[in-house]
Amino acid sequence: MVQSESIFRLDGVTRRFGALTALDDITFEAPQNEYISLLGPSGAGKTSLLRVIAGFESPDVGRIHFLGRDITDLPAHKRGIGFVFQNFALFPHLTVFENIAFGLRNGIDDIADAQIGDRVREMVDLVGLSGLEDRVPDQISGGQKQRVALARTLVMQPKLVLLDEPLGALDANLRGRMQTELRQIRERLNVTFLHVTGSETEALAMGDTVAVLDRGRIIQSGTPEQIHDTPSSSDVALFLNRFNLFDGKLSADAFHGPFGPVPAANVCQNPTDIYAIRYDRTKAFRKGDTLPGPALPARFLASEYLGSSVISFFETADHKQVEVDHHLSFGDPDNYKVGEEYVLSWDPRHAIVFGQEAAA
Ligand SMILES: Nc1ncnc2c1ncn2[C@@H]1O[C@H](COP(=O)(O)OP(=O)(O)OP(=O)(O)O)[C@@H](O)[C@H]1O
Repeated sequence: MVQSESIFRLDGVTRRFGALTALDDITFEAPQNEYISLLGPSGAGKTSLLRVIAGFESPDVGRIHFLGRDITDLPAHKRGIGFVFQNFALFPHLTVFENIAFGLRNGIDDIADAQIGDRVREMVDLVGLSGLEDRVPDQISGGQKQRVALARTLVMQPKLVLLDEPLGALDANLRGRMQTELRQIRERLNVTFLHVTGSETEALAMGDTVAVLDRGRIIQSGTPEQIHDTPSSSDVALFLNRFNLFDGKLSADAFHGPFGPVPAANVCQNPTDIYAIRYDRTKAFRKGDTLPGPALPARFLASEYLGSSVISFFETADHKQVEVDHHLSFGDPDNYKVGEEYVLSWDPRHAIVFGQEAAA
């Protein structure tokens, strides 16, 4: 496969607000024609990063390149980068058609009415808004507003679209549907989408590339599989919300945790010693069962059905909550009794051990 060149590149970008460093020396290159998810907790700097790329903010230090050109000093309206706001920011008094046409009518280029009509109709079709052209935003649903916001950006034919929590205002059902649609629309137009989200599920489901932002730094980027299977630090593992994390001490080739010493197979450099085992690798056994690895006694609290899997919550003697994710494709889940003691165990080869003493 030919390696695609980057659509944008950030070189040492730093943005400060007074004493606060919102973006801290970010160097990142984004591939063309991909769906990129930018995942991070609240306050990580996700919106700041989008605003700097869009040109609504200037970096204090560093340069921004877009399609091979340094755009750091170029005003936002000359960058040719699209932005979809979380609250959609539609003009309430304009129809769906005129909201979508707005950028074409008021842009730098003088575009004939007939051509504007053609381009708007093409977008209306693409995002599935046919028949709603004459309504105003108050007369359409949240999902339809989201489509207008997207169409209004895409009609300008940007090569890069920045989407700030685009599904945040939608209910869970619609969010799932729009995830698929956003991916399909992007593929049809061959543009790059940079989608900001605080949801690890959304980031992993949507991104061809996922970049994880924490305290103003990109701490890992890769395919969803790489991020999911091999988080590079305990912080990434924590954001993914798919790992049981245990404090302890890594020494020689063993991790000493609340389950005693366990051989450490996959070891990663990290500022603190933490043992990570995925929810779906953790199993609950009855006392006396043969275990695949360490033994961690825990009391069953409750289960939650999530469609394709059942998550069971257990509590250890030191009041730590541990999750067990049983995928229903592996058969029916066990019926645990609330308050009863079980033994949690896993194959230690599936664990990731983060430690100060690991080789960098
Ligand atoms: N204009 C501003 N003035 C001062 N501080 C700001 C400004 N904009 C952002 N910040 C601060 O910069 C940090 C990063 O903010 P940002 O909005 O980029 O985070 P975020 O990851 O998008 O968060 P969220 O998911 O909650 O929207 C925060 O601590 C925020 O308070």
